[in-house]
Amino acid sequence: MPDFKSIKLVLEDGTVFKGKSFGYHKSVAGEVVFNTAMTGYPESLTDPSYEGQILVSTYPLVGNYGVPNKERENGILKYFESDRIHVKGFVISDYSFEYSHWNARESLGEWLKEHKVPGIFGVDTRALTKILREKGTMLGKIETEEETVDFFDPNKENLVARVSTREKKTFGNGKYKIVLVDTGGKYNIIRCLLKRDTTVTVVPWDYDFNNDDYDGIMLANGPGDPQMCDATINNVSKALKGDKPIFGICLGNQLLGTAAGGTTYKLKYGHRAHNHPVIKVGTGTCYITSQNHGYVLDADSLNDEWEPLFININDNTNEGIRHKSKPFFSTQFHPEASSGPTDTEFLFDEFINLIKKWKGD
Ligand SMILES: NC(=O)CC[C@H](N)C(=O)O
Repeated sequence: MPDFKSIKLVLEDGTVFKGKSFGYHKSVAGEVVFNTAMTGYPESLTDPSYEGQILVSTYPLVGNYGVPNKERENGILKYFESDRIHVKGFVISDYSFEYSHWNARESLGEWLKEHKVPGIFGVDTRALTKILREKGTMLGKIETEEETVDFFDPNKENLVARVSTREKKTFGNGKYKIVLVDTGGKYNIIRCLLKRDTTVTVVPWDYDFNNDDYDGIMLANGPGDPQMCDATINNVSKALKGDKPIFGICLGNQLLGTAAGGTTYKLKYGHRAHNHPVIKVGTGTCYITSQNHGYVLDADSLNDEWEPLFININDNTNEGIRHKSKPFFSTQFHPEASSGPTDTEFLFDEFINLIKKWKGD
């Protein structure tokens, strides 16, 4: 085994985990969050919602299937969720020094180095996760022996402005015109829309789309505290006066709820996994969903024009809302999955059906 440099993870409560460096060897600070999924590191690491966060994988074997090729389809990378790694650092237990997969082009360590993102292995990530579950999400830093850094809270910054597109971009050439408000949206939201006869115009987070020619609004996922997105919230409030269909995902659920007059709060340690069970309100139907969020909408804060659509069975928190008479709905989980179970992808069909109804098709 090659010689790996020493590096450590330090939590704000003083806990230290020593390990070895397998990514870019530098020190970074951020918010430490854990994900309990068994697969999906290429997708998670490039999910813009992780901007500013140090990600911990509870599943112990990581890197064994390498990192996929950088082929593009419809102008976007086919196997990643954005063009770069967004996590501040990656904390794992057992790094696979060898990888094997039909589509692998490089190792996880090589990819992290290319993007200048540190990785630490040799950490008991389950013991670490127990601490985060008991004390709640904490700030932390990955520190080399050569360089010290201060703790840093990414949620005090407007992370959405950092990850959003700077200019309007159009994808596809389908019948239904969708405005996708890019608060840090994952590429699979675009892919899921393009599969359904759409033209997707991706616009910056603070762009006022209300006077544009479109058939439906897609509110994407994104990093940080939803209350930082004042411009998006204002634009969505205006759209709520009209009756064109709106579909929100994750941050999109929180922004739709806030635009409707509701409030959000931070969970103790968030939902980040492939197996969160949610129940559709008013039915006995449960779906297993992919999730990645730290904040949540307080459904009780909404007025009676709105109703909860899904509820998390583990902790009874809100997993989606809908307007009682207009075609507006959203989910806290990720129907586009990537990575994760695709059981709820049908919600994209429901969005298109609302658009067809609105257009009289
Ligand atoms: N994936 C997301 O859209 C996350 C939304 C928000 N940043 C949260 O952590 O709750």
